[in-house]
Amino acid sequence: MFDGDDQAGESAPDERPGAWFGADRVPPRAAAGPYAGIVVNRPIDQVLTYRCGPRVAAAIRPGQRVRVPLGKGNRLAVGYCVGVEDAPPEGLDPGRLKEVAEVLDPAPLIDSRMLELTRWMAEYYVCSWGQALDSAVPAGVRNQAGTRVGTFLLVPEETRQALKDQTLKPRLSPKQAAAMETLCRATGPLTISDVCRRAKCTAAPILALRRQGLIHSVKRRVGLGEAFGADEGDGESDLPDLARPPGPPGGVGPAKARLTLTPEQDAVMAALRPALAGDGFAPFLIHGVTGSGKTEVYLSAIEQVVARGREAIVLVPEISLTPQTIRRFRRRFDRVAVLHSHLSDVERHRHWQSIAEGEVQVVVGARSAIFAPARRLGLIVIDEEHESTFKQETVPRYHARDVAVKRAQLERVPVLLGSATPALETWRNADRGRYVKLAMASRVEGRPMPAVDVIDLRREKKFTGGLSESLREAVHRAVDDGGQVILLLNRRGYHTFVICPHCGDVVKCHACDVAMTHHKGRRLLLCHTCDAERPCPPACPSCGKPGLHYGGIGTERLEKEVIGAFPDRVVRRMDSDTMRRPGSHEEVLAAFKAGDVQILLGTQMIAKGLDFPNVTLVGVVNADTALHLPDFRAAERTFQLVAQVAGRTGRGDKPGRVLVQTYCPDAPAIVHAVRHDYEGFVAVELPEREGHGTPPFHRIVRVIARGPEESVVAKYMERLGVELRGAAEPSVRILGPAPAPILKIRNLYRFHLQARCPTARPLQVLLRDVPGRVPAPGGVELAIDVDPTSML
Ligand SMILES: Nc1ncnc2c1ncn2[C@@H]1O[C@H](COP(=O)(O)OP(=O)(O)OP(=O)(O)O)[C@@H](O)[C@H]1O
Ligand SMILES: [Zn+2]
Repeated sequence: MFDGDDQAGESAPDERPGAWFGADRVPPRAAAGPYAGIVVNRPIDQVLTYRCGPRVAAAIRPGQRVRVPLGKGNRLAVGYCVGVEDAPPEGLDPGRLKEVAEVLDPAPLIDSRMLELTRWMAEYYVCSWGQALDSAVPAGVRNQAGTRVGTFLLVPEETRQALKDQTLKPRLSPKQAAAMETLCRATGPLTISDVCRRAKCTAAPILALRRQGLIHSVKRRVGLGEAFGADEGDGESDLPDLARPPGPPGGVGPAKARLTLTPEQDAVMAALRPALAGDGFAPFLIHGVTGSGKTEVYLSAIEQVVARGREAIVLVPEISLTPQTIRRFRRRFDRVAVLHSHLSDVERHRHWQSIAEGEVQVVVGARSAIFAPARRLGLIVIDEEHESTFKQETVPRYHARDVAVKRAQLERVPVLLGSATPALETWRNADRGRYVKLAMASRVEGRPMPAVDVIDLRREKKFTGGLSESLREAVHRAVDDGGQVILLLNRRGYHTFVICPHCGDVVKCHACDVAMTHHKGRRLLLCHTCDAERPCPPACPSCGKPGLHYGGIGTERLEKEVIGAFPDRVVRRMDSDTMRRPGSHEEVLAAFKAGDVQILLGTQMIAKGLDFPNVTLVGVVNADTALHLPDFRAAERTFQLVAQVAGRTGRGDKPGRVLVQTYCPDAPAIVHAVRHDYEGFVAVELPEREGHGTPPFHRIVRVIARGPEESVVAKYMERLGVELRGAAEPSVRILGPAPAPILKIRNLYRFHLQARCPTARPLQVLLRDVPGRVPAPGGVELAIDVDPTSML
């Protein structure tokens, strides 16, 4: 609802809310109006109505940004125009309406379909339309990064005519004539200094021409490849991630990169083809085991739509934006835009522009790429659709997969959701016939799935570090045979906790209710929640006695152990501590691919998407890290992680093997991951979920309040809980409020409650209505999370 915005509820009587639903209609303008519907990036629920003066009226269109006076103080705020009408919405007195101050964009930033998509987001995720719009348009586009306002010279038509008639030339000095000629020849706008440089003159003759009215100057915003005097080509910059310069639309890349499809891939393509050739919404779930060749299917599908002159958007988890993935797309298509998180604002703006201008065939990117302004969209693909990184954890808290399905519906195009371990929500949607389910049950070229064995840590004697004896031996054998090894441990740091043996207290972050992790190399204790650091204390912070005990194992400690056990092998660690520098991720993967690294260990970063044929062993050092979290998806996450990392082996000619260390060998998530049995897991997990009233059977909206005073937050949530219970339909169940599993983060105390219902609508209506009636005390913030993925 609001995230640190102190302007909440500021709307004054004069910005009138009204019914603005004709976003894509631009009616003819009458003298009295027009009236614009404006939304702002604030938690203001409604579309506000403003009058347009003649200058604004001439320029304003839906999808443009404007500056409007807001609130009692009439402070200017940036908003989006979502509609223009001749008459104000019924019941509003035109005389009392404020005026739009200024139109900011020369052309609409977003088209009517994006307006519709963001309006849906606002309703679905219980935020304001302006907040949804602001997240859809990258900051680099909003602030027009890479462009600048300059004063440019223009040659009016009369002057050009006079030059043609030869009446003017004799009246000009040689310098003036040279300047004039430069200006007339230029294909783009020139500044005074451009002309000086090219005509090799000073500013004086140019200013003289302007004084005589022979040339005019105008202020304009330029940049982003709009060349400053395009005839000389300066000011031009290439698109860093657009592989090749634009060619004619419709062309596809070299066919040599294409593989002959396996029978299973062929069958999937046959099922997709009518949808790819059609003009309708068609959602598919491609459930293909790891290494079954899903990416090859995406590429073939994209080829079909690109051949029709359409564009495709491919969403992948950020971590999968590896050179390996990108190369596969670039080999097949001429014009690929890659939207990753390291882009500068200027690069992002440039990509947006070239996508909007139809210069791009395929957009590959993480979550926010779903808003790419492709105008002739033909297909959306979501790879690893089960990944929780598709969910945004700030307002608007959207899930890119679900926004993708909505966008596909609005634009009437097919959408492919692909995974070896689909989210249970997706699986159930497919079961209920909302998505067409297509299966690929075997790996390409008849490769077997790797054999998976469990190591029951309860029976391992003398087990102190990360590797049991059996796992250590298996690593030995694998590297001795010339294979490579991946070791997964989903915890970073050296020791994972520090405890006092006298009083039993765990050393916690000062600001968070979280145990600190020992990072030995940096000689620090770190909070993984707020990134606070502090030196290792000499004595227990609670009781003051010395002799703190350091325990638990993270990747840093595992690395030390592995290097000790395999001194003549090259070992590399991949986690967010070692991969801080942009490009370090690629570097390690390239070394691993080249065979220069024999053992790669790390967090979930190494569990996904990698395709290295020489990996013959995967070791899961501790399969239980996520199993006991207070989260209804704990089992699902564990299953996914083990199944995905197991999928990294046996992808070449050599067979692969997986060893899973666990204290819970009988947990269904582990039992079924070991058997590569997704449906077996689902058969156990779904009834559990149904019994507990959790997704995919019930929808959840999580409401979290946080504030500096624990009792104030608690009391507020009690009141909100009472109000919600009073207003809820019978089908809605309210659970809580209760302290959140992590009670304190960054010195803010957190309480939450859940609203559950078999369908989402009653929850959304309830949460849009009620919180406004229970004003939050000062300093307390409320967050509404629809379909939450984090429960902590
Ligand atoms: N038709 C084919 N013929 C030969 N090799 C293929 C074919 N299709 C895919 N491959 C190869 O098989 C390997 C696995 O394919 P791909 O990466 O597409 O699988 P995936 O299902 O996306 O895997 P994961 O879900 O595990 O990431 C790749 O090396 C790919 O080049
Ligand atoms: Zn902290």
